[in-house]
Amino acid sequence: MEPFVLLLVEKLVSELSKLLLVDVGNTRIKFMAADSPEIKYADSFDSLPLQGVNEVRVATVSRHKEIANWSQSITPAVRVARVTKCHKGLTVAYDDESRLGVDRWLAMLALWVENQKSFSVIDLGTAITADFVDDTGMHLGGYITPGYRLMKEALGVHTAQVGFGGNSSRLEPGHNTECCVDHGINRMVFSWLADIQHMESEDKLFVLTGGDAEKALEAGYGLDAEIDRTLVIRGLRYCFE
Ligand SMILES: Nc1ncnc2c1ncn2[C@@H]1O[C@H](COP(=O)(O)OP(=O)(O)O)[C@@H](O)[C@H]1O
Ligand SMILES: CC(C)(COP(=O)(O)O)[C@@H](O)C(=O)NCCC(=O)O
Ligand SMILES: [K+]
Repeated sequence: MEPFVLLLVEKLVSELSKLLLVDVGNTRIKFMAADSPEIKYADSFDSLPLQGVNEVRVATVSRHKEIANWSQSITPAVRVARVTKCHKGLTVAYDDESRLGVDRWLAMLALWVENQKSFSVIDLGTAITADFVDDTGMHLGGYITPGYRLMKEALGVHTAQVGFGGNSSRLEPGHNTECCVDHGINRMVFSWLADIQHMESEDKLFVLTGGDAEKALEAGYGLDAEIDRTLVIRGLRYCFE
């Protein structure tokens, strides 16, 4: 490689390494240094690694105030992502785009910018969301349902005799309460995913992300999807450009 190209690459890498990308979900804080493909987890804002970082980019759906306070106490600049109706060729379906979860938008943005073709993206986090984008970058809308944990907790809170300690990814009828709950919820999510996949054309990208993506695919019995854990965080690379 020519020396000036090497210098350029080094400069780019060092610029990127000063960026910290943070996804503040309803359950967990995930982060990634922009020069590393690895997703990591933090218990609080104060435990995020800020050494050498000159800009923090944050996605949050509900903790704006906390983040504003935290940003006052640290040296790097903090930029909080906001949904934009049309950005980089991706057009949001909501009339009021400010109501769309920024995590959903960032996942779509990453897939759209990197592939420029139609896709379905499912985020299996605290909630489960699905979003659909066509070949022109038009968002066709989506779905929001409770996630695995919320479904189990709802049963636990609203019924006296239903234990919900299990944690398998199996689908067959259960032979005890925990397995009936566990497998029942697995089956609901699986059938929902299979139904969504069925309504889409075969050559369309079908991507799962979020903390329960592996579980959904394990239980998948042939579900044809790929898992991409860093989608929301990667979207933070494109949303301010
Ligand atoms: N170590 C873990 N801590 C918390 N949740 C986990 C863990 N491993 C798997 N999960 C599952 O992942 C879900 C959270 O996924 P995640 O994508 O981090 O959510 P969010 O973006 O809403 O914070 C939980 O509801 C739970 O079912
Ligand atoms: C639907 C969500 C709760 C999902 O959050 P998550 O499970 O990723 O923490 C979040 O994207 C949200 O609060 N959205 C706002 C409502 C909407 O997207 O229409
Ligand atoms: K989600």
